[in-house]
Amino acid sequence: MTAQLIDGKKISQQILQNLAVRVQQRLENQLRRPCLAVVLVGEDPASAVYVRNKKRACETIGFESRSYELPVQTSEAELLALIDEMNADSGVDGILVQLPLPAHIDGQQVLERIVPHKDVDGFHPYNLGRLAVKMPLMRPCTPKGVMTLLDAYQVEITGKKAVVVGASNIVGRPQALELLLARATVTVCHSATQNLAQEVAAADIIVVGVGIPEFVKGEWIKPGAVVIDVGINRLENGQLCGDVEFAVAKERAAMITPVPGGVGPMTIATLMENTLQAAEIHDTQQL
Ligand SMILES: Nc1nc(=O)c2c([nH]1)NC[C@@H]1CN(c3ccc(C(=O)N[C@@H](CCC(=O)O)C(=O)O)cc3)C=[N+]21
Ligand SMILES: [Mg+2]
Repeated sequence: MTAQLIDGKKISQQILQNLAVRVQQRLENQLRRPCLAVVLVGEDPASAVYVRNKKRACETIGFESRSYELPVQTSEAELLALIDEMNADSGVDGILVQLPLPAHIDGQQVLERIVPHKDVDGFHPYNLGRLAVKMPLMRPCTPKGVMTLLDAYQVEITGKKAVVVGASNIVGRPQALELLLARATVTVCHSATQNLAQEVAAADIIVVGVGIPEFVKGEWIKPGAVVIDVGINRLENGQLCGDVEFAVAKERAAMITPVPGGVGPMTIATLMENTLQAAEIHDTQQL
């Protein structure tokens, strides 16, 4: 059996087209274009590419975007002051501070400074807490994008055994909360997990986000499982590869996401969805 490929590129384009229509409807109704502010500190080349892609997505669908490219020596106080300004600016709907930040800046302090209704990444503890108590507001983009993909491919979640490999604040933990909200039986595996292979082998749905090329072996996958690979690793030869041993896994899985073209484009499309949601909150609250 060879798995069906889950086409994140295609689904993300459908989402963006839908958002573009909704922007036009806003304009017809005398509402503003949604505005996303993106902050990049320093000159990490990968971050610069991601930030450019986010700005391009904004242009494609008619969002306004503002970008702040700050020198690497920017102090935490300066960054916090910029966030205070954007929090207070009624022209800004969503604020995204690109991670990772330079080592001299406390990233958690910065994320917590963003007012929760402009936190389009969904990384503020308020938003993670809302998800934990089954009342999500802004939902972290990558895990929400994964749920959109599962829905688009009509993958049944309720009552299924889902295994999340990786317990990071931006992927694994919120992914586990999303799957739990959808009523899966959820297991979270991390670096202290014993018998990882056995845990993965029990899963109907596997989501992997650890940042290690081909960390999850194809042989571990239960035949017929659905495999979602959140990893994006650039190899020495310049190729991108995921956290799952794709060539082997695709011969066992029922469905699998490729890298690239799987979860990555969904993260950006979901960021745009969250920015429109933030604009809609601002419409009603006059914030
Ligand atoms: N505050 C913050 N929010 C983020 O959402 C955030 C971040 N910081 N820091 C970095 C990570 C990474 N990330 C990606 C988004 C899209 C692709 C993407 O579109 N990937 C393409 C390939 C892109 C390529 O060729 O490199 C794909 O998988 O097909 C990848 C990675 C968002 N991140
Ligand atoms: Mg991908």
